[in-house]
Amino acid sequence: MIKAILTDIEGTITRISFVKEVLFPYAASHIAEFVQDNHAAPEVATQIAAVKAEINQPDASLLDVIATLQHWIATDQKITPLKQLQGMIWQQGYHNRDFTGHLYPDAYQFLQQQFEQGIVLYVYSSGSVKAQHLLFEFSDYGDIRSLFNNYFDTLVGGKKEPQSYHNIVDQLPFSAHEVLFLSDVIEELDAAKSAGLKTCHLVRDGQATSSQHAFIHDFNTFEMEQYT
Ligand SMILES: CSCCC(=O)C(=O)COP(=O)(O)O
Ligand SMILES: [Mg+2]
Repeated sequence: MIKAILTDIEGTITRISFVKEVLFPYAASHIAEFVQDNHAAPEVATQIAAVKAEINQPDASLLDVIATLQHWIATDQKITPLKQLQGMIWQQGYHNRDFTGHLYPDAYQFLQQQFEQGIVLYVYSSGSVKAQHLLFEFSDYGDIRSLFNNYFDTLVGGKKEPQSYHNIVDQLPFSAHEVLFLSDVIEELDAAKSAGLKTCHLVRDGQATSSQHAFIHDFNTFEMEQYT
């Protein structure tokens, strides 16, 4: 029996274009100024050091680091220091009301219904926990952070690695088979399934289907009985 849902964000409950056409360009246009202005702040300095370690260049200049981050944004790389810095930059955009956190209406309704039925909700996204909090605090539906019990990002590991799902389940009061993972990415679903989680593939906006996982096009046709 499913007792908890672990949901991806982009492509599952949030439109891909919100991330790719609003959030990523915002980070790309602010990252140079943000890193230059804040490089001495401890939380930023930690991420700059992590970028240098990732590219194996301990003596890289600040400009090299910024160029690397710009390249990672342009190529949508889910590398932890980039994701952590993006969260810090988006804070300004949400606070200025430059944008609100997009949620598909069916996803919002679904999350609310599951919460009301006692299903415990968790989030697992490549976006940092800070970025997740911001999206839900400044969502199209207001502050909905209270729907979620906990949030996970790439600090537990990459989303295509089975070990990441073991790491998450180890922190939950549930067994893997009691947790349903929702995602639009087949490799993430494969990884979760091999860690023992139940899976549901969100096939939105004409993306490819998969034979390995139950799939739905939106939450209007979701049936919990399918996963018990
Ligand atoms: C928390 S919103 C930003 C999402 C993001 O940065 C990203 O890379 C999307 O990853 P996801 O795992 O949600 O598909
Ligand atoms: Mg996704």
